[in-house]
Amino acid sequence: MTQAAYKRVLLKLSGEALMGDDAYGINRATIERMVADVKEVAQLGVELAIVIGGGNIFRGVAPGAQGMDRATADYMGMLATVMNSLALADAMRQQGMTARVMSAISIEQVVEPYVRPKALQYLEEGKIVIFAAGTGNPFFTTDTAAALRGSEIGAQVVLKATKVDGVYSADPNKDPSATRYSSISFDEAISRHLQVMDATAFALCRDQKLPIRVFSIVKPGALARIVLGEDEGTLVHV
Ligand SMILES: Nc1ncnc2c1ncn2[C@@H]1O[C@H](COP(=O)(O)OP(=O)(O)OP(=O)(O)O)[C@@H](O)[C@H]1O
Ligand SMILES: O=c1ccn([C@@H]2O[C@H](COP(=O)(O)O)[C@@H](O)[C@H]2O)c(=O)[nH]1
Repeated sequence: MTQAAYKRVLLKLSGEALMGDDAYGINRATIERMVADVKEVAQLGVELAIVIGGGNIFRGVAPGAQGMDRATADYMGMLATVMNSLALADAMRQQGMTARVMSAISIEQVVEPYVRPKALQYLEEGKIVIFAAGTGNPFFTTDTAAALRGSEIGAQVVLKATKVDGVYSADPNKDPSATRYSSISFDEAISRHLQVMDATAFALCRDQKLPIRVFSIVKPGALARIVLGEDEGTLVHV
């Protein structure tokens, strides 16, 4: 059997990437392909925890949220991640995997609450744990939730799966002359204000010495290549 480079990872899945080519929402073929990528890695025996963003749903409600109280809008964003988490867990079930959704916001009729020892138990049992509702607090992002949960569960790496294939000198969707880093330190990413992740997430991972690898979820086989130790995307390190 091929040997994985990591025992436990925190995978941050982009909510926006779930839209595929649609304007918002969840594209069926896209979620099935993402889950197939996750399955490939789970079959290597890697313990997998996942945080998923909410941009695909939040984008759809954003015009109506204009002028809203920030904290209220943020709670709506967190609820969007719960919807994505449920969809992801169900798509995993359909592909024969066992996933548990744990929410940072109490909605016990829908999903169980986040309890760290329980999450660790699920991971040790080989179940995939999906952390929903971000950090449970407004004014944060799911990237910060990934840094936080990754630190709490003792993940060896945070894998940020997004629509771009790494960290660039500027947003590659806005600046065609931007160049990709194969690796960059946390301090440099923060001081250069690189917007691929928020500074809170970078700072938390830096302080916990938890590396981040940013890669494209659209690129076939990228997740498996990273887990097998190949150099893919951008490594953000101490
Ligand atoms: N320096 C940069 N390098 C790479 N991408 C960048 C950079 N600056 C900005 N970006 C943008 O950041 C985006 C990825 O981060 P973003 O938080 O927006 O998405 P996500 O976390 O993947 O989505 P979601 O919030 O739905 O989970 C990229 O699509 C890219 O356009
Ligand atoms: O800890 C958190 C996480 C998220 N939010 C809100 O949810 C949306 C969607 O998350 P993304 O990371 O952008 O995908 C985010 O814009 C926040 O409004 C939050 O408040 N706290």
